[in-house]
Amino acid sequence: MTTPQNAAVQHQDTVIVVDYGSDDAQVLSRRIREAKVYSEVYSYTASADTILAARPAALVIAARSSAAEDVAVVDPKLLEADIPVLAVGGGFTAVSKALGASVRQADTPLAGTVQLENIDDNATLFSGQPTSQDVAVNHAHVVTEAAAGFVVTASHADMPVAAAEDAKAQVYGVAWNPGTADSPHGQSVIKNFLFIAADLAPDWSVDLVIDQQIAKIREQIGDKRALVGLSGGVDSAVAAALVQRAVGDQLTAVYVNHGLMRKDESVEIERAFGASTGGAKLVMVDAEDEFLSALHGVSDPEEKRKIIGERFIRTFEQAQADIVAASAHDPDATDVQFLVQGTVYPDVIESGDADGSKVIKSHHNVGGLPEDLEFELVEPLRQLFKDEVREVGTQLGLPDEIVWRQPFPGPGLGIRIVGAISKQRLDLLREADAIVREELTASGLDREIWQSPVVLLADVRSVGVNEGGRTYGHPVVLRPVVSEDAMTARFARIPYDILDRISQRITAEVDGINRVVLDITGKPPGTIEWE
Ligand SMILES: Nc1ncnc2c1ncn2[C@@H]1O[C@H](COP(=O)(O)OP(=O)(O)OP(=O)(O)O)[C@@H](O)[C@H]1O
Repeated sequence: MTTPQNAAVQHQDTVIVVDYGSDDAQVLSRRIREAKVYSEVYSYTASADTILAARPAALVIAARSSAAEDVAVVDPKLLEADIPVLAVGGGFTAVSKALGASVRQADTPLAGTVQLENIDDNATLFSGQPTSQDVAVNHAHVVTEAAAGFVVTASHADMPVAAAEDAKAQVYGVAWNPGTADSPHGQSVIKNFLFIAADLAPDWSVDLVIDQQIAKIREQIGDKRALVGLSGGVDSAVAAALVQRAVGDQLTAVYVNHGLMRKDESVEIERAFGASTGGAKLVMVDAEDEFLSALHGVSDPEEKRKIIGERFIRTFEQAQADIVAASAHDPDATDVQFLVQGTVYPDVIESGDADGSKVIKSHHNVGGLPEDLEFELVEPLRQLFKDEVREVGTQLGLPDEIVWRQPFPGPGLGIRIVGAISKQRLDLLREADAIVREELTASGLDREIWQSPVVLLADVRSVGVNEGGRTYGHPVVLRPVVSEDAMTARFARIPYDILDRISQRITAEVDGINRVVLDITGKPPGTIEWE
């Protein structure tokens, strides 16, 4: 039998979110899982046959609706398969049109929050909810007359049919996105669909994933050995902890200290990972000197990344060769055949692999591992969203400092120094960065802030005064951002008194930095990192 691409257990009830180019599919899938029903995202480019062959227990249809494009065309096969369907946002217009409703372009595209006043609380989706609700809309087409068989369950001056359902055909729809916090009753709409309309049971959980993955990893690895590159980040640490739980000492973790990490980070990683996994095999490779001499005098960001990437590969290969050589005379030693990667579900969706329509490739990002390593990949987090990865990490006993660590780029501080990299410049940046982290942690802002790079403008100097004397030092830029997924970001609104403390401490405590500036650019147009 065919099962959804990532479903760990056959016959597990899976709700497939079919995405016609909307921005909402991932968030909807996450919300469904929050309601304890397993969910996956398939692109509309997968055929209706492929989607139905995965035997979804229900479908959610999301679509983009823009004035520049026609309404998305939904394959009627999906609507006639005797599977409950929830159509949301632009997906509601698309499904309505496919079923014969009258649809036209809105006079002006609807975007933002709309207040609905006459929601029918007898309707399946709105049972137990207020008749007046704020909802988040973003579409350029409206349904003016529902398709035959549908009951209109909400309407609005700008959206004549704002929600409708046909219980007999098992098709339910809302013209808004119930997945966002801007639709305060959205989760309740989703739950009513799952538990009343589709009659599913809330029986999926992250605990289940841990047990399933451990069994799966044991089966995959057998008696062979596996390696994992530990970056200090949450994904590789959780993947490593899961595999270590499954196969114990058959896994060796390799951590490369490239000298571009933050203050005390290498020792913290060694301590935190070692202690929380009950002593997983961990090889610490100190390659600081090699990295710094390879980077000597290089200031072009692309060149820096390239050098760091290549050196990383070489170092990792050497570590692998050393591990194999160390057991050359052990008759019981098995092949080092597997490489563990912390690929997470958004990576899978974004690389187009989610519906199995593409050949599965290894996941490469910054600090990516060699492409030609002759390994089979073990990717135990492939089905998990980031917040679920964190939950797995916590359940496996990893400490908060790993589980809640802010994203940190593979090339580390190497791309947070604008200009050439040297040990002395790295030390300056490390001190400033440590102060920022300390102050943000002390003020309880860690979890609100997605990431807070500190950037050293190493080739820039500015005049300052200190204790009556003139200084000529470097500026640092603070770049705190809030984000959901790093695709877009806003600068974090850090209270002035905290910024003031950070600025005073850096200029007083870090000799060589005499100016602190704040980056208030959003993404877009800026990126989070400077290089
Ligand atoms: N310093 C390092 N030592 C060993 N392995 C590393 C190191 N840096 C990166 N890696 C490996 O390369 C992979 C990709 O690196 P990258 O920094 O892009 O990770 P990521 O996708 O953000 O995941 P993570 O949350 O694990 O950092 C990591 O998951 C890890 O396996």
